[in-house]
Amino acid sequence: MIPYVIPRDTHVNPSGGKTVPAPDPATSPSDAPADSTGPLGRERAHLTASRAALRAMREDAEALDIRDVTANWVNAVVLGAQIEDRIKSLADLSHTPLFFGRLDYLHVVGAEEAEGAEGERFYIGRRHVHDADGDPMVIDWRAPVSQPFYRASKKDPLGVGLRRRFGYTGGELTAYEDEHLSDPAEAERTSKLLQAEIERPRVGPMRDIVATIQPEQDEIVRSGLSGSVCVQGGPGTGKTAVGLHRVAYLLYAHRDRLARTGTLVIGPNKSFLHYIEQVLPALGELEVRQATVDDLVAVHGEVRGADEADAAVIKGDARMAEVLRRALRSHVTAVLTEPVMVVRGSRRWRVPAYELEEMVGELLARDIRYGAARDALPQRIAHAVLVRMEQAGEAPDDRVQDAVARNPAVKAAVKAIWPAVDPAKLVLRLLSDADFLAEHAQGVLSAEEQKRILWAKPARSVKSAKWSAADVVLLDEAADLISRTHSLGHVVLDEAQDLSPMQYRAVGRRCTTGSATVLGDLAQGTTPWATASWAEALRHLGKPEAAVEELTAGFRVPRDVIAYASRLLPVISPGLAPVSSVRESAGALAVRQVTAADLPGAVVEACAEALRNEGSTGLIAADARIGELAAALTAAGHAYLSPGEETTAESRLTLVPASLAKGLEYDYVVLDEPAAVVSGEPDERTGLRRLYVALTRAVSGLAVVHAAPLPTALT
Ligand SMILES: Nc1ncnc2c1ncn2[C@@H]1O[C@H](COP(=O)(O)OP(=O)(O)OP(=O)(O)O)[C@@H](O)[C@H]1O
Repeated sequence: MIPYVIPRDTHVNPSGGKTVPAPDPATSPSDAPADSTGPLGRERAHLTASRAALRAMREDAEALDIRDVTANWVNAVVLGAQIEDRIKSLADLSHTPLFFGRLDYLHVVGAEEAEGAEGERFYIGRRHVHDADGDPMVIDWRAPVSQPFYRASKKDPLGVGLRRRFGYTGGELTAYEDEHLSDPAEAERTSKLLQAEIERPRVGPMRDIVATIQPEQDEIVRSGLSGSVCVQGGPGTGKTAVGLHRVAYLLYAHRDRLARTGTLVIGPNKSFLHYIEQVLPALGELEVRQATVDDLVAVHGEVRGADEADAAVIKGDARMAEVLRRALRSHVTAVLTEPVMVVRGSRRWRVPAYELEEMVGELLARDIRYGAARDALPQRIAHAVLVRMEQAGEAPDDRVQDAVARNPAVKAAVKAIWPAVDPAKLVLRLLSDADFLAEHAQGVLSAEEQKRILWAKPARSVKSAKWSAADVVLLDEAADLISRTHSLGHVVLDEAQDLSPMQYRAVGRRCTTGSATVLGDLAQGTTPWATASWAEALRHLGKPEAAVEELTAGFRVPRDVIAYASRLLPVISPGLAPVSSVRESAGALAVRQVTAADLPGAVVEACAEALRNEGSTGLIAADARIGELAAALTAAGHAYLSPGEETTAESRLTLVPASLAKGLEYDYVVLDEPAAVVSGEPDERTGLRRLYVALTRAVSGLAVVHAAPLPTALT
């Protein structure tokens, strides 16, 4: 914090006294005042000083001698690793500016407003930096004092006189832009630096948006750890960005708790995870696990088979949870005829069948896992024996109870009454044994539905079973019925609209004691089991109380392109409002029809045209057409990447199967044959949704090249 005095009714400004007009952020380095006495010069001097302070912090960390403070080598190793992490986190990365904003508060934060009171100045950056006296030079963007940088407005300045945004060119501070929030005469205008940031070409992995988080996004980012949030937002509204910044925020605000319980980001596929994996490390968070839903459940079995869409829909239906529950509990023998006889020394102790029945009935009635109940039963039986011993005048202690619980007669009884069940064997039997399935699916699944999920060729063993992705989710449910799945502190679920109810349950049990951030767009649901409403999805996830927020400002897709894609909305998701683009440029939109014979050539030509611009180009096509287009690109001498491979200044063209386009973005998109994208899906609505996803990946321009007629919804 840097104290300074603000005379009343005077604009806060760095030159002390006079109002400095906000220079055009487009100021080039050569135009900028180079001397250190001008405002830009002073800001640069603060940057230099902050860099030096960061270097000193790093040197301090490197110089730490832990020999005297560690009692043993384990302590030394743990502490050493922590220091290593700290040193890493104190690196001054040349391509990420140390601060991107400044707030001049009118008064000392937290103090009463008073005439001539001292104000406070804070520089806002990705991490905290302090000087040798411990005074802050740069404040972490997640700290409470930084919040007005994102939220303050003319209407509600939150005590801030001046908000300054900094512009950088190649790591150099080259421009700044001021808003005098308490000056009623100053007109409100869109930040040029925000516009420049949005327009920046998209080469390489996803970037953080920490300098330009918008107020409605910030509200989601900073919402508390205890509550779950669900965000509905059209393409490019920043859902993924918001989810990742929320993780970074929660880790800052609840570091200890989340370090213990863990955080997880779930995305739709590996290429998407690869695309987003740099964002959290750039924000200084290295410990967050990222996985697909398939990864989460993969411990139970390898996916080597596939389902027809209708079978997968039934297997993904929440009713399967009830079928599994019933099938599992059918292993328990609730009606008993034999007593348990425990021999100890010369005495025999008998627990009669009716008493065992009571114990079993009570355990079944309690909401505990099958395995936990199975572990509790021997202790219950042993306790009944102990009561009898006491009645007979003995004085047994806890050790006797443990010994009785381990008695072979008790073990044999438990094995017979409450046998151990292997989750994989249970699912295997349900999918292979029509009678077993019928017994437990009665009244839950129709006879037709049962027939659809039974394997045509039943596997003979768990090892030889060709599990489908939906089967492995059933294994996960079965495993959780037997023993509780470990819950994390926070889970972010991206592209959530595509999950089946059983998949929501699988994610939900990984945050039963924690909270969730659910991100998605109902119009982009492209699985046959995609959710119809967030209320339903949240119920399956076990978070029915989560608040549903909506983001409507689009940061990716330009106006003309989003308007074109939004023609599909009334068909694919009636009731959803189109995204309103915040981009200044309307975007380049071209729709070209050619003959079938000319199609590959025309597509290659469109790619070549797109590549004449700066930034990345994505050629999106129906999965079935990828081979043909790959050959056409190669024949024309165009090298290309696959989704998930990082675009660089040298390799800027990616060939993207429509099924992997979700969540990704390219400066220019060439879309091949929309009709093929639609017909590549099992039904028309899913096909049109897939097309909507493909049409909304472009940042600057979209060229649609087709031979077959376009889907009518688009024309
Ligand atoms: N406040 C912001 N400032 C600058 N850029 C932003 C902002 N919000 C989002 N963006 C950018 O907009 C683009 C789209 O964001 P993101 O991928 O998070 O959107 P999404 O809603 O997840 O899209 P989709 O539904 O297509 O997956 C990204 O490049 C992101 O960096």
